[in-house]
Amino acid sequence: MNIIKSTKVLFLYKFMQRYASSQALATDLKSIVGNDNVATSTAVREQHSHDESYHPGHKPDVVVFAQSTDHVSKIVKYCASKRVPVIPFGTGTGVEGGVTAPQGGVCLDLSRMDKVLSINAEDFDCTVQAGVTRNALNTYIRDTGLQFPIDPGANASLGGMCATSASGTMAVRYGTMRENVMNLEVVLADGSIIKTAGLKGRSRKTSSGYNLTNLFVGQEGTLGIITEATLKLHAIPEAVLAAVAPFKDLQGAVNATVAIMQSGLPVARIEFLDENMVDACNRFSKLNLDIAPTLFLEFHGSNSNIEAQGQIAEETCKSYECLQFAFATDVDKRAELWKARHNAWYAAQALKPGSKGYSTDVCVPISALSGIVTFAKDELKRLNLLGPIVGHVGDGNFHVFVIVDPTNPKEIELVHQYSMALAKEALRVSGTVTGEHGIGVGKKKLLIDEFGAAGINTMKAIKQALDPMNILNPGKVL
Ligand SMILES: Cc1cc2c(cc1C)N(C[C@H](O)[C@H](O)[C@H](O)COP(=O)(O)OP(=O)(O)OC[C@H]1O[C@@H](n3cnc4c(N)ncnc43)[C@H](O)[C@@H]1O)c1[nH]c(=O)[nH]c(=O)c1N2
Ligand SMILES: O=C(O)C(=O)Cc1ccccc1
Ligand SMILES: [Mn+2]
Repeated sequence: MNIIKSTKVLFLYKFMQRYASSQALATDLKSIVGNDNVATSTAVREQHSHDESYHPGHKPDVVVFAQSTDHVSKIVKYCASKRVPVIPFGTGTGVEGGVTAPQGGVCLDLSRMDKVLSINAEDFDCTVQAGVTRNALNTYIRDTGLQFPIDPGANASLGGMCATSASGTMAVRYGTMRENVMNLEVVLADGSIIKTAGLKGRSRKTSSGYNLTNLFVGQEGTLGIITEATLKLHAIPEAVLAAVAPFKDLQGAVNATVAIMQSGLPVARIEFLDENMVDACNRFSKLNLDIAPTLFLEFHGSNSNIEAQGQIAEETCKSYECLQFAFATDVDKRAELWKARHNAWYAAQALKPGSKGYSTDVCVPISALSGIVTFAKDELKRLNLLGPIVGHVGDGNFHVFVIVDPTNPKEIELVHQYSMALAKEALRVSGTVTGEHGIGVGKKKLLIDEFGAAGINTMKAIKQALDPMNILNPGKVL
């Protein structure tokens, strides 16, 4: 009885202590960025405690909404002086638990830094603040005839997309964030501000010094806070043609993809959906597709060459026994198709109400794709798991959306084993454990398998040099 009482008292004491220090933290932060930019309510902290994944959330002590690079610099400097963790937050659509605050601290929300700073249409580039979302940028530049084509299904912030090295359905044609970021403004762990490609740099190529830009792309907020990004833009194509091709079997669809890629056809999108995924999309997005392993394709070109591109793809798919090859030229039909594809994650989760999706994200050399997709499917069957498959297969990247009951620890453990086995198979065939989602909290062990001790130690040395007190998104990546 006494033990229970004293445990309760201790808990209450710890709670009061934390509460008091959170209040003091909030007061100090308000004096730096103003009352309106600091939130301590449970609702706001809860909203910032998790991303879109199954990873358990942890609330930060305080949420700060930065309005400027100067705010970010001052906040980080203050947090460094108090050794308080700083966790950057874009739109919270990540899927590897990157925004959780397992050690508490300050969640630095960049969504109010939402200005497009410059558009250089003649140079095909732009500079934006980190909180601008990809849809907002595309709306802003619509009249210039240019687009920013990197499209994770969610309307993510461009800072978050830089931080995770995001890609999506169009990376096969336009590259990932790594190829499309020209320069970054970054606030370091001591509050200092750098430009990763020179103070004004936006040249198409450079041999100048170390490649700091690509050090900060994919660092998931562990090395610095991205406050501005200079990005490449691309011409909106004169002509667009989409197509849907269901196949007799999975191997046919994957082998057709490999053949299309090896032929050098500049396909703009080539997405694979297995029969379970097509079924889920039909239900969720009210489509009426044949339930079969299917490719969604898109071609970008001129009025004079678009049909030829489609025809080559059609012939290739037919030689791999596709059941039909239906073109979609109509703008609305195409939009419906890609909206359904972008909602695949929600469609998969809707198959079992109350379930959560467990994400996998392996990427392999294209020649290894067919083998590993078969492996993924066979293992699902062996373990009796439901896992629709979807993939940016032109890049050798695919996801198994394993559907789990989040309250069933046995099922979670089984899925975890499945995901580990799939990632290890990807490494065996010279691939990577994450093509586009990042390491976050869930794939830290796999990162060691991917890089080995010497590789990880190099990363740790970089982290130590740039963030010696480990205040930037602690517990993530390494
Ligand atoms: C339905 C759906 C569909 C997809 C995806 C999600 C969902 C919900 N994603 C994943 C996600 O959209 C992608 O990881 C985004 O880049 C995350 O951007 P947020 O702004 O939401 O970052 P979010 O706020 O989730 O943060 C992600 C990580 O980056 C850090 N971070 C955020 N902003 C930062 C900044 N300014 N400076 C430093 N660090 C920062 C965070 O600390 C965290 O570690 C995805 N992804 C993909 O690549 N391809 C895809 O196809 C899809 N598809
Ligand atoms: O649909 C996709 O291509 C994604 O990347 C979304 C996603 C979301 C969560 C886990 C795996 C994939
Ligand atoms: Mn994806």
